[in-house]
Amino acid sequence: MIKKIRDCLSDIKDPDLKEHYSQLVFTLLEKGYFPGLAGVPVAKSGISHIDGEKGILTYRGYPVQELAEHCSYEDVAFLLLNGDLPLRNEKNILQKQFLVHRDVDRDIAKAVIAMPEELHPMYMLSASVLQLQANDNLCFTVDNYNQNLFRAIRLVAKLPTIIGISRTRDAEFAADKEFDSYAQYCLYCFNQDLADDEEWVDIFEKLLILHADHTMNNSTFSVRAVGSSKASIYASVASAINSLSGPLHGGANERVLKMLQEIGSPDKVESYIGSVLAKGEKIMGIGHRVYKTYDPRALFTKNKILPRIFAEDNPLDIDDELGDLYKTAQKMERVVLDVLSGKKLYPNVDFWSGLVMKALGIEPHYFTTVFVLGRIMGWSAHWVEHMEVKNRIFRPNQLYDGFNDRHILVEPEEEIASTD
Ligand SMILES: CC(=O)SCCNC(=O)CCNC(=O)[C@H](O)C(C)(C)COP(=O)(O)OP(=O)(O)OC[C@H]1O[C@@H](n2cnc3c(N)ncnc32)[C@H](O)[C@@H]1OP(=O)(O)O
Ligand SMILES: O=C([O-])CC(=O)C(=O)O
Repeated sequence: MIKKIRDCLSDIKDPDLKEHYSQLVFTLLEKGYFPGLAGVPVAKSGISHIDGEKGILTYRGYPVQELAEHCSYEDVAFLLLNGDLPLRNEKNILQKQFLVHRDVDRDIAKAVIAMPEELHPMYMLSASVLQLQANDNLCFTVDNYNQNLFRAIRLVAKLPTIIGISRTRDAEFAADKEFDSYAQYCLYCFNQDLADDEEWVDIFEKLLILHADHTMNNSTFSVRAVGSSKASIYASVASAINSLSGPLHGGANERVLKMLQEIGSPDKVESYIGSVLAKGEKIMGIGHRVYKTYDPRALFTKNKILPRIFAEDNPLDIDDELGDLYKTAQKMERVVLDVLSGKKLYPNVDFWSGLVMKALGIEPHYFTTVFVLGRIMGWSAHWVEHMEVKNRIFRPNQLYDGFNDRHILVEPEEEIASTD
């Protein structure tokens, strides 16, 4: 067997792949399992690709920066779902579909309003996505590609509405309003004042595109794992939203802003980082399972989006508090690069995005729902793709380290009777 493994490894020509599989074999032999499934391929997919050493992310072969620079949300959604960028009329149709299908049923709107205001928006959202199933009584019929695509489009369309209703506590918050694009509608759901300003809509749209897909991350894995049981798109996406809420995943964006506020000013950054590291804790917005260099989305946000917001001569209205948070983040980035880049720890997508969302007037506890509006493109594409593959239910194994056989001690009946 060992010889067979050695032969298989020596047959691999690509040196990176060879190193990767050798590492997997080593981990399995050393530990007996794969902690965090690190590096373990669980599916084949043509949707996105990452080169973590070089800091490259592509959607269907296109670099994410080019898509963010030149494309609309509709272009990228079409690309992820269908495999190619749309022709003009295909894009127009998708844009219309997103806007036409945005309304949610009155009962669902009522249910959203009835949820406690203290409920975190991510859990409000996952609970509401499950309710969308009520309008799709064929949801367990998942083998029709066109029907699945249509389901995905309807779901993408309705997410911002749920968020808008939850924020405003008003089912009619966008009634009779016309929108030019999905991104504009989404921004309206968070901030009605900025949604008429093309500059802010463009910034918001770029943020959504940067978040659209990211290979087999924790939430996309959830979509695939739940979907592999042939559960509905609603069940799969609800589980992905729950996964994304975690502080080690998308929930980090909300916490980065809190962290910057807690630090208070650039001169306190070093002592903050020192004390977090001394306690063995993680710095939010830093580190990544796959990137061993600067995350390209974080770089794009830092170099292409934030300067538009914070430029000295910019026409955008930014308050002093936000300007100070930006300076603290800039200092933090410098210190992190100094202290942690040796360990290949760099800012990830969540490090800078909160500053953009704050500038967009979005409340921090809603930050991760913005991430959802981007990532829903990828989740839906993965769900649709998964329904097309020769599926095997996800069912990994475990290393059992519990008790050996134990048995219930049953006392003989006479003894029980005599003690009564
Ligand atoms: C959208 C996204 O999901 S992007 C990620 C968002 N999450 C965050 O920003 C939270 C902070 N970061 C983290 O918790 C991690 O870096 C993760 C979850 C992103 C990746 O985790 P893993 O790949 O499992 O890395 P792991 O936790 O094993 O860390 C490897 C080493 O780097 C250190 N490390 C990793 N992230 C950080 C961090 N943010 N701050 C300080 N040290 C860190 C670990 O302590 C560990 O050090 P050690 O080898 O000396 O023990
Ligand atoms: O890929 C990951 O592990 C986390 C993620 O979703 C992202 O960075 O966008």
